[in-house]
Amino acid sequence: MNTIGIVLGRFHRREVEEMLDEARAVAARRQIGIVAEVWVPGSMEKPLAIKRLLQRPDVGGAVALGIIERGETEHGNVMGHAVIGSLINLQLEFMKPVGVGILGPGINPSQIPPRIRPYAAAAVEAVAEMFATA
Ligand SMILES: Nc1c(NC[C@H](O)[C@H](O)[C@H](O)CO)[nH]c(=O)[nH]c1=O
Ligand SMILES: CC(=O)[C@@H](O)COP(=O)(O)O
Repeated sequence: MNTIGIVLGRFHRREVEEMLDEARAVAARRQIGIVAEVWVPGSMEKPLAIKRLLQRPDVGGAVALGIIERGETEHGNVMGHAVIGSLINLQLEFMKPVGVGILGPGINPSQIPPRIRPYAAAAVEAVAEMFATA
């Protein structure tokens, strides 16, 4: 069975718990085992948590779930670029798929609800497809 670890951002805990619910459902449908669910303070901490998971021989891939909201400064945009770039680089470093289910950066509160489940599902589906095409 293919396996994944999921890293979750606590900065938007309630919404990310719903994302996790969707990710669990899609993983079950795609017969992917979830061997770890790791909560971190926010998106800045996701690359390190993902790398720790990818180093594990029992982890075939990973999923990152969270939200980068719109603030008054460019902090979110800078974070989004850095974090997503790091996650892509980790895929290539370990040759293991990483599904990125991070809303934003710069997302407004009204834009979040309709994206919660679709982004979580797409992240797991992407890893499932990358497993299948490996
Ligand atoms: N504003 C958001 C954050 N900020 C927190 C950072 O991710 C990080 O935990 C902090 O800078 C300490 O290192 N995180 C999100 O995931 N989403 C946000 O909108
Ligand atoms: C995405 C964020 O980090 C955000 O909460 C920061 O808000 P601000 O840009 O107003 O400092």
